Amino acid sequence: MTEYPEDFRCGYIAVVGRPNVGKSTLINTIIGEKVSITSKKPQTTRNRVLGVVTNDKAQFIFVDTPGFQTKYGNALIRGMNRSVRSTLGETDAVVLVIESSGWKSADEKVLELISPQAKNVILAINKVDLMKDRDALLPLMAQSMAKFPFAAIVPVCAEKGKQVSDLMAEIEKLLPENPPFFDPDIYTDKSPRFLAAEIIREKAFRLLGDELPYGIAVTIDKWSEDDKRAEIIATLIVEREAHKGIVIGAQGEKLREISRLARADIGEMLGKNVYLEVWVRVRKGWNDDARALKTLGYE
Ligand SMILES: Nc1nc2c(ncn2[C@@H]2O[C@H](COP(=O)(O)OP(=O)(O)OP(=O)(O)O)[C@@H](O)[C@H]2O)c(=O)[nH]1
Repeated sequence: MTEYPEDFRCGYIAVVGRPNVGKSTLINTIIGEKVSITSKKPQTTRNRVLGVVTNDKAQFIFVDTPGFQTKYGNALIRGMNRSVRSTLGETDAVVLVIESSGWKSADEKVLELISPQAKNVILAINKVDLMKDRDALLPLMAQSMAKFPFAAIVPVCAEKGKQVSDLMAEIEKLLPENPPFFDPDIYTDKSPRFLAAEIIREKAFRLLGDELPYGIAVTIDKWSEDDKRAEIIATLIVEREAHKGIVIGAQGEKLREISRLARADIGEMLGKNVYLEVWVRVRKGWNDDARALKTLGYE
């Protein structure tokens, strides 16, 4: 990987909003078709990486928040909304999208899913091209600010990509200082291997995020599959000896849980049974070592 500056930022971003406000359009405009990852049943996996954008100063990792549903009020959906709430709690920035025509009750419901204390929520007012009266924008922004202490409010036109760079600049401010978690050369790869590595990394991050401040890398060391079954051996690579114990957990409990969750998601993605073995290895300073990053390739 190319050099990155000391104050490089990297973090996770969720784009949320009621149906039809233009979330997919916005995400596609930002990340481009080439990196959007699709899976057979996306709604069953939380926090899947949709795409990664890297510039000179930051890496933006957009994650999915499936189950962000306000249409139906049944118990299942309520349960999913709870999980969405925890997903949002784990992201560094949340972009709430509404339409320029103003707040609807469904938008309010989405806002209710966000913690009122959150300081990392940006409001994107989309479809400004449809506004007949641009002067209505200021009152709408003031009204929005009265509803929630948004970190920023950015009017955009997702379809034409207008002011999307302003939105990115606001998101960037919310991302923590981190080295890039993804090699920009690798994330465009949509191979099952890459996705499997990402699933494992995501599970580790989910279970250990608070304890491990820096990224964890994953290598796929063995991959063999036939029609019915895949056999995968993977390694979680941590930076310090002390981190190894954290990842493994008491009696191996954390690592087992990471493997169990990852195996289920990989199985679902591939549509076959998966045998998954996950090992942990210490690789000092892997974040700084260009050569190491190359061999962490997911090809
Ligand atoms: N005029 C205009 N239309 C837009 C803009 N952005 C999105 N749209 C349109 O709005 C509609 C909904 O866009 P989507 O991106 O599918 O919305 P979504 O929020 O992902 O919808 P769900 O998948 O149902 O949650 C589509 O017809 C888009 O073409 C915009 O900036 N201006």
